[in-house]
Amino acid sequence: MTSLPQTRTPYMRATDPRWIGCLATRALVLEVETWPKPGLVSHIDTGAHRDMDADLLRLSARTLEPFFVALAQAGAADAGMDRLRQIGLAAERAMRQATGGVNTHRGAIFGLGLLSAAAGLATARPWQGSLGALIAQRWGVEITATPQETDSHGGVVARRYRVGGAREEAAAGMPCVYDVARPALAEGRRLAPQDEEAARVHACMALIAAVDDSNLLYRGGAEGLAFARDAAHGFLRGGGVGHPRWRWQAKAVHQDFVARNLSPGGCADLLAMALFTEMVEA
Ligand SMILES: CC(C)(COP(=O)(O)OP(=O)(O)OC[C@H]1O[C@@H](n2cnc3c(N)ncnc32)[C@H](O)[C@@H]1O)[C@@H](O)C(=O)NCCC(=O)NCCS
Ligand SMILES: Nc1ncnc2c1ncn2[C@@H]1O[C@H](COP(=O)(O)OP(=O)(O)OP(=O)(O)O)[C@@H](O)[C@H]1O
Repeated sequence: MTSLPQTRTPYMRATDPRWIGCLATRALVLEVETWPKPGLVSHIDTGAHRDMDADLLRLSARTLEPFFVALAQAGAADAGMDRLRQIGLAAERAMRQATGGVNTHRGAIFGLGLLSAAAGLATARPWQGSLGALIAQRWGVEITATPQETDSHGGVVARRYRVGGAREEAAAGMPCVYDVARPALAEGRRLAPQDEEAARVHACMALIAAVDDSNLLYRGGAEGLAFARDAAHGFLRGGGVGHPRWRWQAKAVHQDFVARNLSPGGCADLLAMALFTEMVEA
């Protein structure tokens, strides 16, 4: 194990693992409390999902908090990927037990879990970069070296369409969080001041327009992904949340996704991750 200098970085807002875990859960709850998100579950409706609703996602988010705390502690102790994976798998089991077997947050456990671990590590090592860059530097090689699961939905899609999904995103330092979602949150706030939900919808649309989301590919194939991207681009080209009737336009996109049974679960995870990094990074 590498020995780390015990300097506290002024760069991090959250340095207590319990607070880091609390913010990870808070980010998941904020993501749920966002409407309209095309095809996704929110406090208003269940989108293109028949097996989950907002209450189940909130329960799942609360269930995961101690695991995010454990991941932050493991990160602070400079744990390797094997240890993080052990905690991540225990979190997946707890999620399925709490939800009666529903996959509410598998992708989110992975992405927010790694960000929580990086937030922990950043309290133990001098680090001025982003949490995503720290993931890439500390665990990127190990993430890439882990074999892709063959029977998961992401695994099926990875083989068929040659896309990297959640693992590639993490190993590369979460570019969609920092280059897509964070700037879109800022733009959303400029376009619709005083409306945080609008900023989250804007970022969700920007993510859908940019991400190779394995959930969209699994449910709708290449055609479904292309449809989703075009629809999100159309919303943004029309002014996004700067348009006076933005909520109706976003609702129409949402309804089109539901009609086609499309749901960008990876983009929902990335939105929660962007919100988490905003809360944790200075
Ligand atoms: C890598 C994971 C996500 C497995 O993913 P896989 O691609 O095999 O498929 P699966 O369909 O189960 O989940 C993929 C999920 O990732 C999310 N996602 C989809 N596309 C993307 C994308 N482009 N970018 C980011 N996330 C995405 C979605 O939520 C999707 O549901 C992960 O569950 C895993 O390996 N878990 C084991 C535990 C572990 O290693 N944990 C690490 C520490 S927390
Ligand atoms: N608000 C949300 N609504 C829907 N999915 C979400 C939401 N937030 C996050 N997700 C992510 O979406 C994934 C679940 O999507 P989905 O149910 O399409 O996947 P699946 O279980 O692989 O497939 P299916 O249910 O089609 O058999 C989870 O991994 C979760 O992390």
